[in-house]
Amino acid sequence: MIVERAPAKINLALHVRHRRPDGYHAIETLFAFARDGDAVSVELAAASSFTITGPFAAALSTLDNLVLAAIEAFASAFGTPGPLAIGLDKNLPVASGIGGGSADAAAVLRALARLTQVSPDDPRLAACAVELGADVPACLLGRAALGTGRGEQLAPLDGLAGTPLLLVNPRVAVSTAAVFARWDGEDRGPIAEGGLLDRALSGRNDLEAPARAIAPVIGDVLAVLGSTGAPLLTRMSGSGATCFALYRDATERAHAAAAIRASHPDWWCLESALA
Ligand SMILES: C[C@](O)(CO)[C@H](O)COP(=O)(O)OP(=O)(O)OC[C@H]1O[C@@H](n2ccc(N)nc2=O)[C@H](O)[C@@H]1O
Ligand SMILES: Nc1ncnc2c1ncn2[C@@H]1O[C@H](COP(=O)(O)OP(=O)(O)OP(=O)(O)O)[C@@H](O)[C@H]1O
Repeated sequence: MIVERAPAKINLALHVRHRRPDGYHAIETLFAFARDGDAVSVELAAASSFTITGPFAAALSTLDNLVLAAIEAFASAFGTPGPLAIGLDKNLPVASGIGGGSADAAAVLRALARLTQVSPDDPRLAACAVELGADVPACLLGRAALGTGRGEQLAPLDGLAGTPLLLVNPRVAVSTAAVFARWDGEDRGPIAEGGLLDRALSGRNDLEAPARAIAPVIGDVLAVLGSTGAPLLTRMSGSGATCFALYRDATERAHAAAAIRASHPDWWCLESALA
């Protein structure tokens, strides 16, 4: 059996530049990844099956799922590997700005490439990722990168691996398309040059205001994260509603997590680190 991790994607900064003729938005974003996330398993079997386990399994369909779309995309590009038993361990909240579905799709592409001895650098694999969604190429790369275009043009970046990270979601699903549709159309400028933390600190998430208009509780999450301990950076990721904080050390992260779990026991809270 082949197991591939599907780490949560974080947008350390997300600048929306303009709406393109194809309806997508040109973005500039600092992608980073957590050490934790979902996991996908794949093996050849007598008959096809797809099983979802984990804390967020109930939020997903086994019939309409990015995992199945990724298998289809792979089969169109490389031929069908045969009947597959697929497992998805769903640990990340769904429709939450941390790319769970995109991470799962990318993990499937990586797993099928290993199963069929396709090179992970095969350009047809990257083409499958582009077809599956704007975040899937970044998730296929799986390391910090500057993303441009609609997020698929990637330039790897170093600088923050190991930084303690806290992810907090108020358990409100937010539609990415609905948030982009509410963006005010104003280009507030590019991401600055420099080291990764400085670039992130001087950056923004331009989807925060439209996401907060849809889910005002995001403002509460940001306020609580910003006022608990002394984070290096607090921000919303992607189209929300998950927000994150970066810390100097694991003790500060643990204190913040304990305080937030006590004050908001209904929120999802994951202690992790940047990959
Ligand atoms: C917000 C981000 O998560 C930042 O990393 C991504 O830009 C969104 O990536 P994603 O969830 O993989 O997005 P997709 O599934 O490709 O697109 C969902 C919808 O979001 C909008 N969308 C997405 C990406 C983008 N650059 N411009 C857009 O306008 C489109 O309406 C699209 O129909
Ligand atoms: N395996 C999957 N995991 C999560 N969502 C999935 C999956 N398959 C299909 N979906 C659907 O895709 C939509 C987006 O889910 P996802 O969790 O990837 O969003 P997101 O975290 O907001 O992503 P992004 O940060 O890329 O905007 C959801 O509405 C969900 O129903």
